[in-house]
Amino acid sequence: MNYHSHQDSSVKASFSDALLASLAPGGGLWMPDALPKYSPNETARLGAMSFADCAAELAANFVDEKFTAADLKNICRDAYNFPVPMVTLAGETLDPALAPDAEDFVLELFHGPTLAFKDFAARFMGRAASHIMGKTKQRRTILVATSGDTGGAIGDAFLDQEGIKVFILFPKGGVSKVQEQQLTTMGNTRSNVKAIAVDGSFDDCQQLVKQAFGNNALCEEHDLMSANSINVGRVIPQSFYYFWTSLQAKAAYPSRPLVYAIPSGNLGNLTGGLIAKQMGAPINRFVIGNNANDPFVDYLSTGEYTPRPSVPTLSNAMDIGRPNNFPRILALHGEDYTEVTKVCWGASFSDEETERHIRRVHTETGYVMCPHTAVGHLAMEKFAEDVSDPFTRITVGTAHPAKFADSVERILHTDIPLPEPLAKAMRKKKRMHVMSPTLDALSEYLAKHA
Ligand SMILES: N[C@@H](CCOP(=O)(O)O)C(=O)O
Repeated sequence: MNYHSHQDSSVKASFSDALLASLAPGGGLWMPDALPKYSPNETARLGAMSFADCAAELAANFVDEKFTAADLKNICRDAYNFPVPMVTLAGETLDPALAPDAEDFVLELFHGPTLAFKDFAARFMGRAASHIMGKTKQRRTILVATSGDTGGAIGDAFLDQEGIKVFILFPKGGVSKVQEQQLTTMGNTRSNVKAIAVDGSFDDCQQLVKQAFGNNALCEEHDLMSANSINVGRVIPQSFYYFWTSLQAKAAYPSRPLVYAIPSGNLGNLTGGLIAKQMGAPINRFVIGNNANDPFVDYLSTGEYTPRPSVPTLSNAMDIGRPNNFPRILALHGEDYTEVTKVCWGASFSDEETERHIRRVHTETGYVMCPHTAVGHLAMEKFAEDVSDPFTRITVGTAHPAKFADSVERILHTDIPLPEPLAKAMRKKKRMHVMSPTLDALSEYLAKHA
């Protein structure tokens, strides 16, 4: 598979080069030249595999000759050593024998080490990068902007990796207490992962990373690499779980259409889903949930795309005013608004509505949702209002509620026990550099620490 820049299809790269370069020359996003298309027979074979083995088979379509099938199997089996459950709010698993009428599932993508869906892509990317760099003594400096979850997953995936330094840029005061603790306590004082609290919003962090990539001297001096979803090596693995879980859901409830609801910010997760659908995953529609930062939902209803400064909300990981993957979504649909709306439907929700939903779901079922998952679930409920026939609903559970314990405990008036990885992070001393959102400040810091 080769990749081309979304700005100029004559600018090409292999998977390995696209992953390490992160952005195409001129700042374009790498796009796969063509997507593989699986027939129903082939999808049935993939659906019968474990998630890790299915991911390895899918990955084989996207890489280059540096990877053998055995390499990919090892990478995926090592990366995906945690469950990928789909459960009803009452706790039933996806099993038509046990729950014949169940329609409403949460796909819990938060059972990896940092308790967010980002682990799926970060762990594949970390292992793939290490495989590409091999024993070549290459070095890379990763810059990753985070509104809460990506930074932790990337830090964890690249922790102690030879030749790699990771700088996590997060908005000071703009992530949850638990997320901040997680981001600022990776490894020890000599760790290759460092946290930078930027005096600004997530958009400022993302802008700073892009400015750094636009600066040739800085790129060359530090061998910069991005681990955000602007990197195609982050987006491709985000298609694997849509592909595999849709096959499980369809096998369980074959006669019903299948709809996924995705709480969305930078739109990398949706891009993964759209890629899976174009590869033949049996998904009928995507429902997009936004918080008050809703340029994509606005685009879906008006056809006008207007990025804007982000505002802080309860679902902070989605506080993004200029979603990075918008151009990829357009490119996947021939730059045609009507084609996008055939596949995507969206709605946005205020913090009050999100809080009320978390409370209602908990009172009615006992299920505790993180604020992001709640936005996705609200969007799914709204979408369902106009659908009369039964369909299987899968809301993507993006993060464990304990990552937002401060707000979820306040909303539910109940203790949210911290899973051990978070409890461990809470016991550690935070280390971070506080910085103004300027390229000069970043260059100065990199000069000392990269
Ligand atoms: N929501 C993200 C923001 C960065 O998004 P990415 O998918 O481009 O890495 C976060 O939690 O950090």
